[in-house]
Amino acid sequence: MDLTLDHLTHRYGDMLVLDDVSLRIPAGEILCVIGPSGCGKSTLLRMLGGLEQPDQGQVLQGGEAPEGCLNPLTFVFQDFALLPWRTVAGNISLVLEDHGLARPQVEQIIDSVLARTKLSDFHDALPRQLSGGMKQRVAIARALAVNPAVMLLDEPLSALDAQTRELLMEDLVSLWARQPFTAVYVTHNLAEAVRLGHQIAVLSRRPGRIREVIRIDVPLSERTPGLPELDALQTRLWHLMRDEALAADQELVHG
Ligand SMILES: Nc1ncnc2c1ncn2[C@@H]1O[C@H](COP(=O)(O)OP(=O)(O)OP(=O)(O)O)[C@@H](O)[C@H]1O
Repeated sequence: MDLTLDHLTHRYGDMLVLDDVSLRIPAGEILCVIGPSGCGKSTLLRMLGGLEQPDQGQVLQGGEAPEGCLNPLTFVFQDFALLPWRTVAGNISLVLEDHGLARPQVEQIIDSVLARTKLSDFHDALPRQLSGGMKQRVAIARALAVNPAVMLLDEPLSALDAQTRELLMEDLVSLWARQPFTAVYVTHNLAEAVRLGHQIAVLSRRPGRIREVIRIDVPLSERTPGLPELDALQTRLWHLMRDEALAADQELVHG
C-alpha cells in the first residue's frame, strides 16, 4: 500500500504545528522524517495512523493491503509499550485477539514473527527479563504479527545504546529485505535516517514545513557504515538541521 500526504496542515489551538506538508511514500519503501524538536514529526505520524485529523489536507491510501493483513497501519513506539505481566507471546497475541483467528493460527503467526525477529527462545519470557533491544524486537514482532500495510515508527531506537541501535538497524534491514514493507520512520538520528530511508523528508522548525526531500538510491543491503556517499549525505543533513535549530534559537531570543 502506498501513502500520499496531500497538503496537510494541523493546529493545536492557535498553534500551527504542520503547514502544507505533501509527501508520497511508495509501497515497499521507507520514508524517514527528521526535523528539530517540536516541529510536528509525531503529529504527522499520528495523522497517518488516523489518531489525529488534519485541519486541512488529507492522507490518501493507495493500492491493496497485503494478503492476511489484520491491521493496515501499525505503530512502533520508543518506549516499547509492552504489558509487563504478559509473556513475549502474550504481548504479541494481544494484537491478534478480536480477529476471529483459531488458536493454531495465532500460534503459527507468533512462531513466525518470533523467528523473524530472532526471539524464538523467548516465547515465554516476561518483558522484565529482556534487554532494551530485545523488548523493542518484541514490539517489532508484535507490529509484524498483524501483517500491516504500513509501519509507523516513532523514534523506535532512541531509548537504546549505540551498539544495540546498530544491531537493530541491521535487523530492520534484513526484515525489510526478506519482505519489503512500507514504513514512515521518525528519528532524530541522522545515521538511522541514511541507513534506513529510501527517502528522507527534512522538516523545518515549527510550524513544520517540508524543507527538502532527499532520495537515496543505494540499496539498503549495501549501506555499510562509512560509505562515503552516505557520510556526505549525513553531513548535508546535519547542515540543514543545524540551520533550523539555530534559527529556532534566534527566534526564542528575539521573540
Ligand atoms: N495533544 C497536543 N495538544 C497540544 N499541543 C500538542 C499536542 N501534541 C503535541 N503538541 C505540541 O505540538 C508541537 C509538535 O509536537 P510533536 O510531538 O508532533 O513534535 P515532534 O517533532 O515529534 O517533537 P520531538 O522531536 O521533540 O519528539 C509541540 O510544540 C508539542 O508541544
